[in-house]
Amino acid sequence: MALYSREDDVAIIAVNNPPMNALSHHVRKDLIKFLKVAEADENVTAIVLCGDGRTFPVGADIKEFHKSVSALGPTIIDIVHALEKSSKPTVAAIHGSALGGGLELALGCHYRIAMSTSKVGLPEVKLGILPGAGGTQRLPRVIGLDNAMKWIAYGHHHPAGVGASLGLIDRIVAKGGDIRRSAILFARSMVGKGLGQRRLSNVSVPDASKVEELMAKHLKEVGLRTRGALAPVVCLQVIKSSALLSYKDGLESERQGMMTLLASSESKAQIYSFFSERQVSKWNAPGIANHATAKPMQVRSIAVVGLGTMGRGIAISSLKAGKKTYVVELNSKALAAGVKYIRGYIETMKKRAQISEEQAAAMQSAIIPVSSYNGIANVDLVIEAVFENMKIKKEIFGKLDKVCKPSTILASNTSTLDIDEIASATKRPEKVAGMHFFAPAHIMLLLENIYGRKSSAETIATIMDIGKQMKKITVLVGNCVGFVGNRMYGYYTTESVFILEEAAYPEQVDKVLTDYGFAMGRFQVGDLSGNDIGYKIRTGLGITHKQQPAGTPERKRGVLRYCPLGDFLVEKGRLGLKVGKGWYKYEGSRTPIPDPEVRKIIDEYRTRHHIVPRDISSEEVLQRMLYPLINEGFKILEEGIAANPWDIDMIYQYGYAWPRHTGGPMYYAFTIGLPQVLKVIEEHWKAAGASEPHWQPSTMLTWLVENHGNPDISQWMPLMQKHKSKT
Ligand SMILES: CC(C)(COP(=O)(O)OP(=O)(O)OC[C@H]1O[C@@H](n2cnc3c(N)ncnc32)[C@H](O)[C@@H]1OP(=O)(O)O)[C@@H](O)C(=O)NCCC(=O)NCCSC(=O)CC(=O)CCCCCCCCCCCCC(=O)O
Ligand SMILES: NC(=O)C1=CN([C@@H]2O[C@H](COP(=O)(O)OP(=O)(O)OC[C@H]3O[C@@H](n4cnc5c(N)ncnc54)[C@H](O)[C@@H]3O)[C@@H](O)[C@H]2O)C=CC1
Repeated sequence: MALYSREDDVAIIAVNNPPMNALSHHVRKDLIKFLKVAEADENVTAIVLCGDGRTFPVGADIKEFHKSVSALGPTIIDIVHALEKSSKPTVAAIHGSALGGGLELALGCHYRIAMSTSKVGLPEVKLGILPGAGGTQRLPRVIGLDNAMKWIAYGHHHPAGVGASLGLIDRIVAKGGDIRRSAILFARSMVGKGLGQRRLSNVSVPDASKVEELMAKHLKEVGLRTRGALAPVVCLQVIKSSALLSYKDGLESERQGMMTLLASSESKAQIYSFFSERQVSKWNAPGIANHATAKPMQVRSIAVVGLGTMGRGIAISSLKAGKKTYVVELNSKALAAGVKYIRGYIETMKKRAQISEEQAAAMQSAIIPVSSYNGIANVDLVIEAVFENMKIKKEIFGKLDKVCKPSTILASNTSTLDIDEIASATKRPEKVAGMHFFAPAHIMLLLENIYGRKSSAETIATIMDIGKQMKKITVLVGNCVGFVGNRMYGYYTTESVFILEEAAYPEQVDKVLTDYGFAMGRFQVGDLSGNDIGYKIRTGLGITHKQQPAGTPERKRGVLRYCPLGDFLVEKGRLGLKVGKGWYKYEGSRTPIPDPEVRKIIDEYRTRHHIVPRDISSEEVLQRMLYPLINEGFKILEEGIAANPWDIDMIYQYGYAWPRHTGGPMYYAFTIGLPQVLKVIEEHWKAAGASEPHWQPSTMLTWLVENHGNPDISQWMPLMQKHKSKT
């Protein structure tokens, strides 16, 4: 609802719809009603619009989208026009955030004042839509086309100070000031000043003459940054109309653009992503605990053991979260190198103004270098990040168990190893868990937390809470080889080399993936992270080309199909970007260049095995890359390793850069239709049989299709649970 009050001659209309003052239908009804009351009251000379509680309205009510109520009048644009038409000065008093429809309301007001700490923006593009309440037409009239294109096509939130420098905010109220009081005084001072040019629909776009040039520039940029997404392009096209058409016709163009986007699968996927991102924090470890009941332990200090690629990033994340951070290497040279890196990185963040001087100083003084486990006896949480080797990890956990106080939680950053086996090296398995960060750990937003068979409710709650304190998208999963992310990814890489064998070169496979929306294809990613990583894993499994006794068929490992092309590359020193050659060559830059030498390796291999390369469609490449991964996702759900499909989707969006506008692998399967996905998987399974077990259809997928066709993704788990409880 909204509340109406008077302070002498100024009417105050305050949106009151916790937690975020979203502009739900009942709020919109109140706003129009109270604007009429204020307009009719001759004792009112000015009107202040504000938000109660945490914030100014942050936009339309996203829960209403794709429901008929979202279009029910009064709409946000009706309110924008009522605010603008008012004969009395209307002032938006912004604290917290004014986003989306919230900022559009503020753009309907004649004036805007804001707390210095507040944020403003039109982030609708991140929901796969556009600012549909006049924002595409009104923002360019204030901050110019160039800025409006940037703001709307990327949807960032901007500090109010930036808004003020562009003329969007008329006055800034310093931190600690009273925004409502300031707005009342400001509104009163504007009475009788004339509102003509303050009504944005009356003014023209300042840099309209540059429209074609700006359009070309921004279309090129969004093409690169938000590959394959429709909304940024439609946003730009609609903003363009603000420079070419009348306000009224521009609004019609905005309405049509909105209709196109609302009907797209992209907006549904983005809205799903918005809620999924929040849903994952409501974790559940069946039979052990859930977010509502379990209480985290207070963690004041964290020790990071191993300061290689991962440990350094984890230590920086710990310092950023304000923790006293012990950094451990047994070898003094390695310790010094790790500490130097961490200290240098903090200074770089300071130079780039990503943190303040005080924060940098606090982080520097919270680093405690240690070269023996005894030095970390009293820490609250240890995160181990040493080599991926079970024997070494068990040894370390055994020692930590002896040294650390009984309440210390011991976590491993292993990317594949069995958490229960690691826990078995201690006498405190209830205090052991996995915290799988992604490289680089201080940049990547994903944290995949793993609970073991014996992890306690408190341990799980604590690692989830630490993820939140580190500002990570933290997803809880069960224990299995590779957990969720890497277990699924394994089949993506397996199938990719089979495609090379049969039909395509790396750049052709990668192009299909980047056209789909990935920033990089599978082979470019391989080169970036190092082809030796996969090679080490295959070596651990004893399956690389080099490890086979003479006479072993190159393309078989037991009954399983195998392709050694990745092994050949590593054995020829083509480790990837770090050495300037891998699946591609790199000539002094990070740009991958298709390499005739790689083609030669593939061609010779094909000739040796009498493989005649065939034409392959982009559709087949995409299906073969994505469907085995999706199939494995269903197996993971079936086994209870992930509690919900959106947990998997968030892991993929934030850990593997899966294009957000398709929702993630599981949501993408729903968009395609489960029957169609299953049909393709079954065809491959029939053709390949037991030699390619990743095509064996998941029982859950098969059951869902046979019994429910393509049920809504929110229903997959409830339907399965109901079915299981009956059988
Ligand atoms: C604001 C935030 C940055 C705060 O973050 P944080 O503090 O981290 O809190 P959260 O955990 O994110 O949020 C807490 C809680 O609030 C929920 N929530 C947040 N925002 C919204 C919202 N806008 N709606 C609903 N619920 C919201 C959130 O889910 C949490 O709850 P929980 O899930 O239960 O835990 C951050 O919250 C944030 O970024 N919020 C979103 C901001 C945003 O994206 N705003 C834009 C919204 S879209 C918009 O405004 C669209 C418009 O421009 C208006 C156009 C209206 C068009 C409607 C369709 C009409 C169809 C036209 C038909 C025409 C017919 C014809 O004429 O032909
Ligand atoms: N590199 C990556 O992309 C990712 C790696 N991981 C996992 O993180 C862990 C670490 O991997 P990286 O950082 O890549 O390895 P790394 O080889 O870069 O670093 C390992 C570090 O551990 C140190 N170390 C070894 N034994 C030690 C001991 N007993 N005590 C203290 N320090 C010791 C080494 O000196 C080295 O600095 C592995 O389990 C790996 O699987 C997880 C996610 C991503």
